[in-house]
Amino acid sequence: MARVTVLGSGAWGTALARLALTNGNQVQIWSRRGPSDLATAVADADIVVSAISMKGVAALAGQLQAANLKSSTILVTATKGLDPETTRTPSKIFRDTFPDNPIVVLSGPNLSKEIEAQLPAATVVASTDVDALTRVQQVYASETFRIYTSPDPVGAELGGTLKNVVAIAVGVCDGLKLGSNAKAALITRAIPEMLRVGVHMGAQIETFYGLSGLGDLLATCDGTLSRNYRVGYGLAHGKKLDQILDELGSTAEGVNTTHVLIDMANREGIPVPIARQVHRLLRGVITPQEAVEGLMERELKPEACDLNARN
Ligand SMILES: NC(=O)C1=CN([C@@H]2O[C@H](COP(=O)(O)OP(=O)(O)OC[C@H]3O[C@@H](n4cnc5c(N)ncnc54)[C@H](OP(=O)(O)O)[C@@H]3O)[C@@H](O)[C@H]2O)C=CC1
Ligand SMILES: O=C(CO)COP(=O)(O)O
Repeated sequence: MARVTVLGSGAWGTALARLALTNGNQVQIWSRRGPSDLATAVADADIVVSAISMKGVAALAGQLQAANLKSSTILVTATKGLDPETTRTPSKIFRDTFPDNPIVVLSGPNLSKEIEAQLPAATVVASTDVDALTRVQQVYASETFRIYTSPDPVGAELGGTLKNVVAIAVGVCDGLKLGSNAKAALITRAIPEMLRVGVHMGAQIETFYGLSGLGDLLATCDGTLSRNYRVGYGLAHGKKLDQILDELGSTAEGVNTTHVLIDMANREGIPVPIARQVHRLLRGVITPQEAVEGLMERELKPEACDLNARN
């Protein structure tokens, strides 16, 4: 049994709290709008699980620091995004803020509605701290939630983060009714793009072929349970981005991730053609049809690609 505090009472925080509770752990949820103050909520926790949107992570890390989080507390991050100011992943933000705490990433094909319905699912917990990995695995593993471990936290969270950009593109593809061939090509060609960014940011390539990479890419590109997919689908139907996000009423991290990713790709010369079309589409400078043309009309090239290629 562990004392677990989940930060964030959105769809994913609630599901992660319920999973830990069902396994017999002592669980509380903290939310910025809730009655409990952060310092009290984390004071006795063995494990703090952060499941808030990316836009709040850097500030939350600062608040946790001010709350004097114990150095033995395991920090688990379940957010899938990149910091707009620094391009850091959440685990990097927590690592920089809490150099002595064990940091664990939890990421996988985990659409919260299916988890809440107790359908079978698997995920990855990733850390360089083996004891922390074992502890988090024990807290979450159940008959319906299978937990694998990985030594590559950055790779695990980048898989979950970058696939959101692809899910927007696939939503456009389905919204335009471009067919199964187009969708397969899009998802497959997104993989080297994700790998290039991953390698640049220090991830291990094999992690992208596991649950937190390919697994999450497939789950999120499968259809309307994904909010990022719904963003693309709505754009293909001529809706404005603001209207789509209003209707979603919850987080679609792929929008922010696309902007951060393109800033980084421009700075570092990383070729990301699919993300680039998504970026233009999100900014409203091209139509969905023009995004498709932009991808199809590029120069012809071999399939095998250099993961260290620069523009
Ligand atoms: N839902 C899913 O299936 C999965 C989601 N994720 C990831 O988990 C993260 C959260 O997603 P999800 O729960 O679905 O999103 P929701 O939109 O349902 O909830 C977002 C949560 O983040 C909180 N939040 C937002 N901004 C801040 C801030 N500035 N400071 C503190 N808290 C903040 C919200 O608080 P408030 O309610 O007060 O606004 C809310 O609790 C995302 O990165 C997502 O990609 C990962 C796997 C699965
Ligand atoms: O990350 C997720 C599933 O693993 C959730 O995807 P969406 O944020 O697109 O709904």
